Amino acid sequence: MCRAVRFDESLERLPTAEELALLATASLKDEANLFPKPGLVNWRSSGSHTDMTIEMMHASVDAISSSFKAMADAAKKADRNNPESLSALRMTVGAIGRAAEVAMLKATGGVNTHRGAIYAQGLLTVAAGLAEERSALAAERVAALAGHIASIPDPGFEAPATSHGLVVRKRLGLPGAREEAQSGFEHVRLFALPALLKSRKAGLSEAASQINALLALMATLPDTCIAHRGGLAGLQAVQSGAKQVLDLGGVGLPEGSAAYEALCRQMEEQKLSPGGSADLLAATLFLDRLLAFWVEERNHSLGKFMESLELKIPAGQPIKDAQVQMGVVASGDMEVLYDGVSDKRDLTVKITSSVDNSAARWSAIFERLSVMQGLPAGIMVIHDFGATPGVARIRIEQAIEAAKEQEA
Ligand SMILES: CC(C)(COP(=O)(O)OP(=O)(O)OC[C@H]1O[C@@H](n2cnc3c(N)ncnc32)[C@H](O)[C@@H]1O)[C@@H](O)C(=O)NCCC(=O)NCCS
Ligand SMILES: Nc1ncnc2c1ncn2[C@@H]1O[C@H](COP(=O)(O)OP(=O)(O)OP(=O)(O)O)[C@@H](O)[C@H]1O
Repeated sequence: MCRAVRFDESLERLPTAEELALLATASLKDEANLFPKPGLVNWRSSGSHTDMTIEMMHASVDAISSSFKAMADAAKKADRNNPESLSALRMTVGAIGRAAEVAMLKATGGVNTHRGAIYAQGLLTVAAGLAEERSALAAERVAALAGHIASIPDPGFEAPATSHGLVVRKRLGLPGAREEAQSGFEHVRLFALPALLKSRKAGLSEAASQINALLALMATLPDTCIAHRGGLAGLQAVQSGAKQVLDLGGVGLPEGSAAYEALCRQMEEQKLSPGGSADLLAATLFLDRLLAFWVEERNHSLGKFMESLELKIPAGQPIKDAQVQMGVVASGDMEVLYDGVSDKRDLTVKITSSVDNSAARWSAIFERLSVMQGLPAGIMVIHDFGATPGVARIRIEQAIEAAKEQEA
């Protein structure tokens, strides 16, 4: 993927508070949607969670998005070179973070869908609101600044009587979300972001690149969500399982992919879920999007204002048990994911596009495909980065063909 760094920083503007909140919420939704994921909620299954669904994850993100905007607004009014201003900011965002937790619990009927994510993403949003750098090094600096803010005492914080993280710390002496934040998100900087960028550079799909970044976190992070359910033995098994997949070349290679599928199955059987790693994957995607904001070419081609659309099209039988991915996330191209899971007779198409006002264009493409060859029921997810209608049609047809081959 092309990453040209613009050197005349004065020409570039900084993201607004609204844009930062959009980047934060888009990163959380991307993390939730990513599949297959071990034990985590995704758009195909609820993994090892009996009390969460993908719809609940999305509702939760929508409920907390205004909190990210409020945090970024507060950061933009603060002076990063003035310790008193930073202490006041720490108190303000602590209060906003706690209010976000209340909003999350209200939206989910009491389920903790994003506690760790509110904390990590909140701190990073605040740091990005304070940051003035626009260069390729900015992600590092934003993470370090977030670590600094996390280390400032918050007098408004009342420690809960207990939490999963506190139980794990007491029983096993492991660090958790706070220590990770205070380190300047070192697992994100040292492992996840490099894994994401390296996978993309090797030509892997966006989904595969994100999975490799998740694995880089799972292999190294003391994830208190895993340790709470599985103890030290569970955590060690997950870490070595993730490391094994990476040693086999990650999900970009057949052996790595097979080992990943086995790890996903094993974690679901053991009811383990890497919630902390998932939060940090979203944090990684947020920093990556910030990088993209500052990089002119990607800024133009991928766009900050990705349009989201959903179409429902009458369809035939689903292509049972098929699960395919076609195309690449690159300028002029698009990625299509098809999943044959459905008990209905329609195809749900979820499109994220860098092209504005594209609803009519997509409706026309799908109408034509429906008339010409019929469409299978199921779910189709499209990440479009300016593909022409011709390329779009080919990718969709390829995905359907590949799904039929899987079924056969
Ligand atoms: C620090 C938080 C996450 C509480 O942590 P604690 O470990 O006590 O609680 P709990 O187990 O409920 O949640 C921790 C969550 O962090 C994530 N996590 C787990 N392990 C890790 C890890 N090693 N690194 C990063 N995140 C992790 C998981 O999603 C987990 O669910 C947070 O709720 C908090 O203190 N909020 C106060 C409000 C605040 O200050 N906000 C400011 C910025 S928004
Ligand atoms: N896709 C995801 N699926 C599940 N959890 C996620 C996902 N993304 C992030 N998380 C994080 O995982 C955390 C789940 O935390 P929690 O410690 O309550 O785990 P739990 O194992 O579901 O709890 P319980 O054992 O009570 O069901 C959330 O705070 C959230 O930030």
